[in-house]
Amino acid sequence: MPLEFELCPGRMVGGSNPCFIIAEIGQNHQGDIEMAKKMIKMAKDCGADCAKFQKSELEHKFNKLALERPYNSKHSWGATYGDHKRHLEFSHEQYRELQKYAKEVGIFMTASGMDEMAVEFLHELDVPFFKVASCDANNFPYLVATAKKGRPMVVSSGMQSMETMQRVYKTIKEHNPNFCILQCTSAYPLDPENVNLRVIAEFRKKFPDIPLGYSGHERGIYITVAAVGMGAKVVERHVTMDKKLKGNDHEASLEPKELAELVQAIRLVEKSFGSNVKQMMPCEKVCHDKLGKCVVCKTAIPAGTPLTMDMLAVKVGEPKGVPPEEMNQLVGRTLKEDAAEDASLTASMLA
Ligand SMILES: CC(=O)N[C@H](C=O)[C@@H](O)[C@H](O)[C@H](O)COP(=O)(O)O
Ligand SMILES: C=C(OP(=O)(O)O)C(=O)O
Repeated sequence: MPLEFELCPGRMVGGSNPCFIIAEIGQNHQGDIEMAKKMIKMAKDCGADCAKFQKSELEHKFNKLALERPYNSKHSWGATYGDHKRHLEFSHEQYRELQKYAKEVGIFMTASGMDEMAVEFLHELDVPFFKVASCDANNFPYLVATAKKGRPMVVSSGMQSMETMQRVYKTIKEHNPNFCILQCTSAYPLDPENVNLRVIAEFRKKFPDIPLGYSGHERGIYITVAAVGMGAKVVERHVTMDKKLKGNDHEASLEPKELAELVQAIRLVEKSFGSNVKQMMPCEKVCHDKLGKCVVCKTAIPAGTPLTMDMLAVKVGEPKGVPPEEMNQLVGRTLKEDAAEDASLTASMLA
């Protein structure tokens, strides 16, 4: 089973493909479509691969009492959680407008379907892939219905156990080979000690044939760059125009400058992954010529004397002599000519 697949038209993920960077606009648009468009453009300008939203059909995501519960947080946009969420939710028509705009700008756009009805809508909208938010990772009827639609999936793992994620992997696999799983801890903002990047390595053992990734809610960019170092092939970060804005996610989000820096840092780190062949690189010649060590004569050695280890030393020598790693093989050999103390011992001096 390949470790890579086409997540968006023409864009492979996994293997040695560049990490796919999702700018999660989420609900940081404040319910304002013009702000949402600005954020799509910003994601593109910063070099992200994809702009993402969260689509809910609120009566399907929440039960009545959950919608009616008071939401007194400083981040609230309404008296009840339902009013708050309604303020932040874009209509189908608005999604079409955003999709059209993202196409014009030239960036992939998708959303997390936060309930099965939302997934139905996103399927109709023809998004390139489905994002499964952490809160639906253990929603098995949803996972089966979503996987069966046949679009690639990016599945987050916040609030879940390894056992649940193993079941997620098995369940999706039965219906859809093209998915990846992201390590995620669902706290906003997330403290470094709760990130657990080592889970990526555990996922690698348990899920050897799918790309893995990271969905981060920490402050700053370093941890996400480290996740790429640990093998994340898809990363997702919330983005904002201003971290001080009202809303639960802004503080854990990246402002444009940081997003651009994250993209740059990831691309730089990816370049540095290079080759797994350990050898002296052509670019190291200058250093080697100047500081590479070689075998020199510790004492004066008359021609014909069998060499012993205590006649030899290792120094930066001029000219460059026999490499130190071949020193053992010199024992017992003789020289064609007399060698002075401290002279480099070159191959051409050997009898
Ligand atoms: C788990 C999950 O869905 N998390 C999402 C993605 O990370 C968040 O964006 C939430 O929608 C957000 O934090 C909710 O904030 P409030 O409750 O103020 O609308
Ligand atoms: C909640 C979401 O993502 P995550 O669980 O990866 O933070 C989401 O995609 O809406």
